[in-house]
Order: sequence, then C-alpha cells, then structure tokens
Amino acid sequence: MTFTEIVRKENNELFEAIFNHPFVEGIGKGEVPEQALAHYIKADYEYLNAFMHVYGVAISKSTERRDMGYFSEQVGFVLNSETHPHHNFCDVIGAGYDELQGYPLPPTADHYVKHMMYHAQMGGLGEILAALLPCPWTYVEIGNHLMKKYQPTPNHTFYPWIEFYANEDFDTLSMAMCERLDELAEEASEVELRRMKDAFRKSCQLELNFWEMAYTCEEWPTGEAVSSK
Ligand SMILES: Cc1ncc(CO)c(N)n1
Repeated sequence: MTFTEIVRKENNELFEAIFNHPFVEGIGKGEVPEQALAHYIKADYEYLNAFMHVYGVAISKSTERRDMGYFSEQVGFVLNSETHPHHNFCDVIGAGYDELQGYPLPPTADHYVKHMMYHAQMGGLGEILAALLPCPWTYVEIGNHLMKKYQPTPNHTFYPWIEFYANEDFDTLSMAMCERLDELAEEASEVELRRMKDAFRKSCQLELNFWEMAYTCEEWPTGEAVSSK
C-alpha cells in the first residue's frame, strides 16, 4: 500500500463521520439552516486565504519547479474557481459574498489554519502536503458521496456546490497531491513519516470539527474574537 492509501484507511472513521455530519447530510437533502451556511462562508473565506498563505510557504520550501508550478496553480484555483461553491451558499441565503468576508476566524477554524501553518513552518514538503491533503481529499469524497447518495439534478438547492467538488477537474488537481506525497513518503525517515501521519490525521479531525463549528455557529467564549489582522 502507498502512504496515502495507508493514511486514508487509518482515518476511515473520520471520513465516515464527515459524510454523516448533519451539515454535510443537509447539503445532500437541500436543507441547511441559514445561520450555519453564513457561519461556514465567513470562516471558509478566511480559511482559504490562510490556505493560500500555506501554499506560499510551500513554494518557498520547494526546490523543484514542478512543485512551485503545482502550488501556484493551486493558488489560482482557490482564487478563481473555489469562489463558485461559496456563491452557491450565498445565493441560497440571499447574502452578497462581500457581506460575509473579513470576519475573524472562530476557534476551530483558527486552530485548523494554525495547525497547517505550524507544519508548513516546522516541516519539509512531505509534512506540508500531509497537513494540506485532507482539505481537498475530504471534499472530493463528500462531493462524490452526495452525488451517489442523493443523485441531485441541476434544480437541487446545492447542485452547484456538490457538482463542483464531485467534478473531475477538482479530483485531478487534488489527487496530484496524493501522488507527490507518496513520492516524498518513499524518501522520508521514520520520524518524518510519523510527523506526516500526525499532520494528516489532525487535519482530518479538524475537517470534521470545521463542519461542527459551522453547524453550531461556534464562537469564542465571551462572544468576542480578537481580530488577528
Ligand atoms: C475547511 C475546508 N476544507 C476543505 C475545503 C475544500 O477546498 C474548504 N473549502 N474548506
């Protein structure tokens, strides 16, 4: 088995818990509370900004042009394409996209971006990719799972969202990350492999918690966040 096949298997329970989460199930059924959709977009817009910062660190740690090219392509994808699923949620709640931008991250999203930045700063390319991979991988699987289970047609409330993540383009771009990570794992030491596994698992856990954060409209204890800007 390859490294990514092993970690996919070791974290199967988390993937299943994500598929069964009420937010994700709600997307499939076409019913998600409006506050949860708004909370998700506010957090995810800033999360994706942080994700691009991590790609930037990954570029600075790359020695090969193919890696630099891949990361820069991914930044372009987040900037130009991953706005589409966000627009779907905004349209459903009748909110303008810019109204939901610029908010401080709730605790779980804050934890998630700092977890990725920690591995980006402390680790090599393999460790960075291991921390990043659950982001596209869980969404590819969510998209395909919802397509299969609910077989939405274009008039489904969340068809654009589901179609975006189930689409082959997203799959191809994301799964290139699996192949590169497997190559890096071949050359990694035992210690590096353990760190890569930890980074991957924690990102899967935080993916699950991110859905819960949005669903419960999680806030900081006193209801006031300190802006990190
Ligand atoms: C939290 C989170 N994980 C994964 C994705 C998919 O890129 C996303 N947009 N947000």
